[in-house]
Parts: sequence; structure tokens; C-alpha cells
Amino acid sequence: MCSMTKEPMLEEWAAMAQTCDTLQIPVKIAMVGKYTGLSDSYLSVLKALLHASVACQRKLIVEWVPAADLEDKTAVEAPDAYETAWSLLKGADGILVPGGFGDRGVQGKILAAKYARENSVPFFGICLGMQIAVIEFARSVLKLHDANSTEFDPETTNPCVIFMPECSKTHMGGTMRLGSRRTYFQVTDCKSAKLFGNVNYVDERHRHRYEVNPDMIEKFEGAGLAFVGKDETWKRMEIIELPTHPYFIGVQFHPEFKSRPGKPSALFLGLIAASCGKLDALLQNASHNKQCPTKFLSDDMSMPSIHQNGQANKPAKRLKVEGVYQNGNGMHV
Ligand SMILES: NC(=O)CC[C@H](N)C(=O)O
Repeated sequence: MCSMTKEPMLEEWAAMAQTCDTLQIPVKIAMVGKYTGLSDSYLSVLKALLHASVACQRKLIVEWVPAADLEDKTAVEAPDAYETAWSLLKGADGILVPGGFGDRGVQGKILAAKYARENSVPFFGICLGMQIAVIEFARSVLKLHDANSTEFDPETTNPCVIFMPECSKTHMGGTMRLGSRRTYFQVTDCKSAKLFGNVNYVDERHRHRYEVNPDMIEKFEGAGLAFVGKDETWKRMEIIELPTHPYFIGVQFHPEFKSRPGKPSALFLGLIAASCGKLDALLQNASHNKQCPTKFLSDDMSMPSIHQNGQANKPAKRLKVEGVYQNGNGMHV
């Protein structure tokens, strides 16, 4: 048996670890959430950000922004916290609003999406993060001031996010849409389709109860919000994009669960690339290769090119910067 044991093929892994330890140019992502004091709540999202940052050869810096601190009432009750939250948000290269439940901090997340949309800051909304981006668009662009999710206001006259269970509405415990579901791209000329490598569909994991109201899609599309990914019934909205924005994408699924070191999730890679000015290069790379551009070449010629089509043969010869990373994650949080 022993003679059959193969040497582990660790070259690529070792080169990636080396890269991770030596990255110096930062990319700052504001994470606008509810459990910012408990970073493990967002562990998969953090790891997905890290995988994407390493692929773009950037040192990930996560700025935790407690969503409720962005709200007007915090300006009155805790002005210092309000100032800090807004300066972190405004100092970030990109903004991510992750998934969540319950209404605490929802208004703050809506304000973060509005800031990103109006100021052309790269934005990625996941699950609740996509739903709040839709609410924000309905309020600010469609001028439906009471637009809301029925999760937060069951009486709203403009329910743009509604309870839409796949099976029984009353069967206790069975109303969550869970697990792997298929998303079909509606158009090829959009950032997310290109980032996923121009495939017809993707399978991603889900964990939610509410959905964008299918009856309002025409209104949204008329005002410029594109629903570029839908389920097989065409009734469930899976991916939104603002085509006129440098990078404004929301997804109803949780792409973080399928991200891996050396194989970052496509839309996380897009967020990081957009946040460090490399999105055009990444998209060009994607259209040349006609495949998922998760292995991304450095466009910075001053840096050694470590990843070549996923083969990392030469570890970077760079000085280790002591004391930069915390948590053993390669993340500065
Ligand atoms: N995972 C999530 O972000 C869930 C979003 C929302 N609370 C829903 O149930 O649809």
C-alpha cells in the first residue's frame, strides 16, 4: 500500500500561499451587514473575497460597516458611529451587501446601495443584498417611495419583493427555497454572463423565502434595471445588473458557497477586478478564452506573473511583509 502512495502535488498550492503572503497592493471592500461584530457569520463571503483578491493579486482589506450606523437615526443617537460608518463606506473601492434576515439595518443597506449606484462604486449584493438593491431602485428611480419587501412591511402598496414559496405557503418549516437551483442567462451581452464564461446557465446554492415581484419586472426594465438571470419558469429573478454602471450586480443565490482557493467565484472576481480597475482586462480575457476567467493573469507587468492558465510554476520572489496579515486568513480585517 505504502509504495502506491503518490507525492502530493503541492506546487500550485505552495505558489498560491506564497502569493497570498506577499501581496502588498490593497483592495478595500466595505462589508455592510448586520453581524459585523461576529465576522464568522460571513465566513464564506470573506473566503470568497479572499480567493478573488488573490487571483487579482491584491491584498484584501475588509472594512466592516454596521448597516444600522449608516441610518439617519444614528446621526442623532450616535454621531461618531455615523461618521465612522460613512467614512468607511466612502473610502472603500467596492461595496458588498451580504445576505440576511429581519429588518434591523435594512435602511442602512439601502443607503449603501444608493451610494454605490449614484457614485459608480462597484457593488455586489447577495440574496438580501440583491433584494435591497431592487427596493432602492424602486424608491429612488421609479419614485415608489413606500416600495418595500413584504418581509419588512407586509402592508406596502408597492411590494417589489414578495413571499413566493416553491411549495405550500402554510406548510411550517418548508417554505425556504434551499439548495442548488439553475439560473438561465437571458442575454449574452452582460457582465455576469461574460464572467461566468458565456455559459447558458449556472447552478448555484439558495437560501431564501422572498423574491423580486415578477409583476413589476417590466417597470424595472423600462427604467434600466436588467434581470439577466432567471430560473427555468422565468418567474424567479436570479441576477440583476445595471448595464450603465461600472459594476452593479445582485444575485438571489449565494455564490460564496462554490468559491474555492485558486478557483474564485466569477462574480466575486468581477467585484474585486472592478474595485481595482481590472474589470475590462478580465472581461477581455473572458471573451478571448471563452471560458470562466477564474484564473486571472496579472496585468501589472512590474509584478511577477504567478498564475498562468492556472499553472503556478514559479513562486514569486518577493519580500515578506511582516505583521500585515491577521487571523491566518491572509485578510486584513
Ligand atoms: N439569505 C438571505 O439573504 C435571505 C433574504 C431574505 N430574508 C429572504 O428570506 O428572502
